[in-house]
Amino acid sequence: MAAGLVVIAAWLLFICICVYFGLLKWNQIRYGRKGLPPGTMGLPIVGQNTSFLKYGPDFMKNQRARHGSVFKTHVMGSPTVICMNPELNRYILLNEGKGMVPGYPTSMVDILGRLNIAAVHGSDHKRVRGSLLSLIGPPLIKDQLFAKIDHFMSSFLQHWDGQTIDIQEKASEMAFLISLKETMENESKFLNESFKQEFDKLVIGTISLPVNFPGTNYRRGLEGRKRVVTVLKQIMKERRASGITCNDMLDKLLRNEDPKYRLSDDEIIDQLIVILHSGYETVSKTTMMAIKYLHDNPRALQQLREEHLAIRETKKPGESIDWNDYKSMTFTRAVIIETSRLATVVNGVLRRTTKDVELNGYIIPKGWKIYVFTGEINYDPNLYPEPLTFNPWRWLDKGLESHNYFFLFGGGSRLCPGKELGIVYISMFLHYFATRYRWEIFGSDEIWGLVAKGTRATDQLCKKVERQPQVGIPCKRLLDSVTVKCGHCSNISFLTSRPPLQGQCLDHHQFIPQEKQGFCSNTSSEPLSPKAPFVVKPPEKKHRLPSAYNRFMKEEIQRIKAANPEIPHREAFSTAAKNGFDFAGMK
Ligand code: HEM
Repeated sequence: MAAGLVVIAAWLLFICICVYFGLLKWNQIRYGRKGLPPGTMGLPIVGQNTSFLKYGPDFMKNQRARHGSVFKTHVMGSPTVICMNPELNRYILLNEGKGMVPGYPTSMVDILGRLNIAAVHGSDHKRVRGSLLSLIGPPLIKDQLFAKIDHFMSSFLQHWDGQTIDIQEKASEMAFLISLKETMENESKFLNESFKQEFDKLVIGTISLPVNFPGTNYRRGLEGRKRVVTVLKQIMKERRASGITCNDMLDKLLRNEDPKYRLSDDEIIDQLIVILHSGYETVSKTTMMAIKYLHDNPRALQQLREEHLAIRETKKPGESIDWNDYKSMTFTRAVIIETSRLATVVNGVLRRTTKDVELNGYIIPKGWKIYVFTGEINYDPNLYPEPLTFNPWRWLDKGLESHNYFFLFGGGSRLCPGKELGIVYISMFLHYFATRYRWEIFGSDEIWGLVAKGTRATDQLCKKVERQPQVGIPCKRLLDSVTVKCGHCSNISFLTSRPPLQGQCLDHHQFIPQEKQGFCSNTSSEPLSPKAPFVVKPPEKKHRLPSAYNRFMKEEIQRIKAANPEIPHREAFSTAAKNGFDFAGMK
């Protein structure tokens, strides 16, 4: 009996193995045309999706090690060629006309709209792009948008003193609100939080599997789009009925009479959505990561501050800054570009073949996707010596931003039309952030990560960041926070992570002891922000106070208490701190 069961189990196992390898072969045979690049197609339908989504750039590297820099696979529901060859990537980006048009996933096209600029090509693309460039290109930024951006950033970055700021949340809010203001200035004041919530659903839906069931992100994204479209239609109707002129993008789109660039109502709606969407994650991620890198690189921060303080010196308090001031922010621009490079805000772009296309001797069949993976170029030591170092100075060499493999903002006829506008947003944010505040990041080595907002993209980044503790912003999900009041300046509160509760008050350079007492005896010599937004840092190794100092403090406190047993611990600590430990002698 037992022997019989073993034989049956062995047979079942054998059949399973055969089916598995049969399925693997099936995909391989199905896509086994002659002339295709090497590569593995995985299982039918799912292909290699799981590894692709789970391992991201590591998946690419593994496949490249096996098959070379151009290989085939089956991901995101499509047979796909992944191209990691810089020369070839450049060729693809510059030759859309040879049958390699944008090929974004179904979910993205369905939710951003079938008429959105990234979904159309040929003459429609030219018309829509021309129309968008006249709305967001440098001449318009200079003459019309800049003053509004300055006003927005100045008031957005007010009253952060003494607060704990979740920088991811703020950066994302900034990116959304400024785009909303530029697209529909008057209505942006009345579009409340629920509009942003619907838009957030739409954004999450664009990176979901196109499964239209209740509860899926795709379904939620479609519903989000429906509500957003309803609001936009209503606004357009009211604008037409009122006849009032507004100085914003929607007004310009509605009044555009130039037949070369005129758009239908449905086209206008899709472009408004794409403008709000394109600058959202890109601008917010770059802003957030720039702050992180500046925090980790005091020399860069110092230089950036000097650049902005020099501008402020030419102004009266509260005076706005202008386009010429922005043009003088050369180091800030370098910081932004270096951040985009090092953080690889955009990994690559997707294309779809509209006919059989020859690439490097391979024939890519009609209807296949091409993933132009540009992220790796960012770490090429030939282009960027010491590529893992944050080095904004490298971009002060003017030529670098126009080298042949600069794809941070795409390339060819799809080069990001919002590039300059995005850089202006981030520069202005940094201007007010760096001239008004000092800041400190909280989180220990284990909990560095991003505050996850629930989008798959940020979740993935969060995981990546957790594995590489040197890059990232605290993952609030994982933080247990405790508020500690400074004993002297009671208006400052500290947010810190779980034990031990110690850190340094940046304003008063004062050690906060374990028992949650805060002190301030010194005044800051720093001329900037009177109160740091948040100040406590858990004792990471590199920031831990020297143990000699701790020993000194312990002994001093004991000595003071022995001489005066009535003295409260706080006072003993404060006196000990004043007694002058020789930090200069410490190495
Ligand atoms: C730091 C910020 C930004 C980055 C890194 C970025 C990056 C990119 C990249 C890589 C592409 C090329 C996509 C492709 O080839 O398929 C692109 C296209 C595009 N971007 Fe941006 N972008 C940024 C900001 C913005 C902003 C602020 C806007 C709008 C106000 C914007 C609007 C667009 C549009 C409409 C396209 C499609 C262009 C076309 O298909 O012709 N972007 N962007």
